[in-house]
Amino acid sequence: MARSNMHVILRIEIDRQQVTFGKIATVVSEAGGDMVAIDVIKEGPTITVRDLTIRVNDENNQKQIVNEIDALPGVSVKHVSDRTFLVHLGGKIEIKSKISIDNREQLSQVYTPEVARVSKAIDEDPMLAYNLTIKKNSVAVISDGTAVLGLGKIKPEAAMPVMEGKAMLFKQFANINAYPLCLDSHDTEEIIRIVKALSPTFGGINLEDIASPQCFEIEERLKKEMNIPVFHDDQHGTAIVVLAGIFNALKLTKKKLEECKVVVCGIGAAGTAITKMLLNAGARNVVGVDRNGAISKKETYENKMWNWYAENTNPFEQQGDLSTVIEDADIFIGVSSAGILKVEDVKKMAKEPIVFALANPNPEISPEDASPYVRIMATGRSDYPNQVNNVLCFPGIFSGVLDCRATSINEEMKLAAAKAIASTISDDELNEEYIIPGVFNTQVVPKIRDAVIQAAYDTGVAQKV
Ligand SMILES: NC(=O)C1=CN([C@@H]2O[C@H](COP(=O)(O)OP(=O)(O)OC[C@H]3O[C@@H](n4cnc5c(N)ncnc54)[C@H](O)[C@@H]3O)[C@@H](O)[C@H]2O)C=CC1
Ligand SMILES: CC(=O)C(=O)O
Ligand SMILES: [Mg+2]
Repeated sequence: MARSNMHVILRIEIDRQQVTFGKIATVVSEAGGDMVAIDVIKEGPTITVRDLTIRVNDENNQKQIVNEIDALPGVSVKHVSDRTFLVHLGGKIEIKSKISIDNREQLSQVYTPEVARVSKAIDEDPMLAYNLTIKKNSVAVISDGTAVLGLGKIKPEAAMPVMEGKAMLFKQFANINAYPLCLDSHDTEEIIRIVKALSPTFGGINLEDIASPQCFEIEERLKKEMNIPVFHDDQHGTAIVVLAGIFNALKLTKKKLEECKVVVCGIGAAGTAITKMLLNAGARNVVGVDRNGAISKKETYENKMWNWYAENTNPFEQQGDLSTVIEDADIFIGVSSAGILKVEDVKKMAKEPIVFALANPNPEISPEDASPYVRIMATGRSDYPNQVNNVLCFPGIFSGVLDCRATSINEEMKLAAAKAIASTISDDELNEEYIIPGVFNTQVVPKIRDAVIQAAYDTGVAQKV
């Protein structure tokens, strides 16, 4: 695995008569920590207080280092704080006013009584909400906490840091106001009712980390019953970025998608949407694998989506587990869970294999293990090359749909977004470690936005004239 980015800050009190700082540094280093900063907090004749910032490998390593330092004679650990937790203190986002209220006139304009005239105007023509409220540039990021990253089902409160993070990405990359809304409900009908009731406030709905198969019904129903775009990011955002990466990876291996065998592992929200986009882009031999093995027409499933999947994939009706169906695959796409693809499996793939191991936070196989045997390797993580992550898509796609007031996001718009992402890498730049642009590439959002707006007009879903 790549070097950890986990840092801990220890406030320690040192009695210089009993211990040297060098001794403390040795303990840290011998335990595998990396001391990256030292701040002197208080200096006395014998007692000194310092903050040590230490990069640790993981939570166990952190505990070990804290215990070993605390056990040194003359050292007392006063406080332990984690840099990542510090970043989350008080939440990561806030709402700010665009104008300040400094006198009575301003007060009566932004609030009562003058605001009533604006409300009456919108009441007569609700489309004015796009001009006179935040709706035009606002997206709700809605989760019920049932499939958060690779953590699975967690409490809605616990999903908030992830949704706040998504909101930050919307703001930073596309200047969109995104509101994290975590719902204390797992009832499909109730979630649909709540989201519909929220629609007057927002220009678009980004569903996030809602488990399959409920996510399919929730999104389908909302799309039918609402006139603002609804986008389940884990399905479509992921699928768009995967397709962009596959387009560029295939340019390097000089294989045609139509002729490739693609194994998708984890037929949940992301896996289903990835498969649909691959099929629409021309793939003919996609085999989906979940916990009980390959999905095939030979079986009937309780999960309705899997019955659709069985009908539309796996043309040779392969059965068996991942290790069996991976044989001769040109492409592996994992959106399941950590560590389930083995080196032996990768060795069975066709020549010049492409492996996208996208489970978060830990991939289906580590790049260190897979790289010697694959031509192209991608993960969902930011600490390796080729980060295939839906963050590359959702700011740009929402920027496009909000700008042209699209009523929905259709297949043409999604394909346009995938091609736009792929096109940010020129043929000269394209190489095994650069098949997908980085998150901070400033071309990505405008390219997606322009392509999506064009596709929205071409397909008649843009409302802005
Ligand atoms: N890199 C990226 O941009 C994204 C990555 N992901 C990651 O993909 C994974 C799945 O996400 P979702 O589709 O939203 O979740 P989901 O809960 O809808 O689907 C996960 C599917 O994987 C299957 N699965 C889990 N462990 C498995 C195993 N050992 N073998 C075979 N199948 C297995 C589950 O049965 C389920 O059908 C998560 O780790 C998530 O973090 C999801 C969305 C975006
Ligand atoms: C990236 C993302 O949305 C996920 O892992 O769920
Ligand atoms: Mg997600």
